[in-house]
Amino acid sequence: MSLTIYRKAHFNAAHRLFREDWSNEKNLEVFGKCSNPNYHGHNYELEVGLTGSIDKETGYLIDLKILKDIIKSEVEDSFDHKNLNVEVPEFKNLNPTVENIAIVIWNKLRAKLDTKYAITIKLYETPRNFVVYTG
Ligand SMILES: Nc1nc2c(c(=O)[nH]1)N=C([C@H](O)[C@H](O)COP(=O)(O)OP(=O)(O)OP(=O)(O)O)CN2
Ligand SMILES: [Zn+2]
Repeated sequence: MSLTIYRKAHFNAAHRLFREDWSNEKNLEVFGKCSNPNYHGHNYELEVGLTGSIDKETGYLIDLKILKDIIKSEVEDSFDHKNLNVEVPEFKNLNPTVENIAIVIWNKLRAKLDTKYAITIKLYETPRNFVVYTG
C-alpha cells in the first residue's frame, strides 16, 4: 500500500522575469509587468508530498520533523527574503518562473531524500497561479 504525506512551507521572495539576450521591448512583450527592472515579490506557498509505504513498526512514512528540517535548510533558508535572480545561484542563468522554481526545489529535495520516496512539489506563486512537478 502506498500513501502520500505532505508538509507545507512558505517563503517570500523577489524576482524579475526576463532574458538578458532579449531587448527590453521583447522582454516587455513576452513577460509584461513581470519583466519590470524593479523587482517584485510573491508570497510563495509550497506543498511537498512524499509518496511511499508506511513503516510497520512506527506507522511513519517519514518522520515529519526530518522533512520539515530538510525543507527549511534546502528551501526556506535559501529562498526566503531573497532576490531570486541576484542572490540564489540556481537562478543566475535560469528565469525564476514558478515552473523553474518548482523544478529547482524538487532537485534540491531529491538530493537529500531517500530514493524510496517519490516527491511531488506543488508551488503557489499567487493564490491562483500554481504548478505541480513530480520529476
Ligand atoms: N507560466 C508562467 N506565467 C507567469 C508566471 C510564471 O511564473 N509562469 N509568472 C507571472 C508573474 O510573476 C506572476 O505570477 C503574476 O502575477 P499577477 O498577475 O499579479 O498574479 P495573478 O495572475 O494571480 O493576479 P490576478 O489577481 O489573478 O490577476 C506571470 N505569468
Ligand atoms: Zn512575479
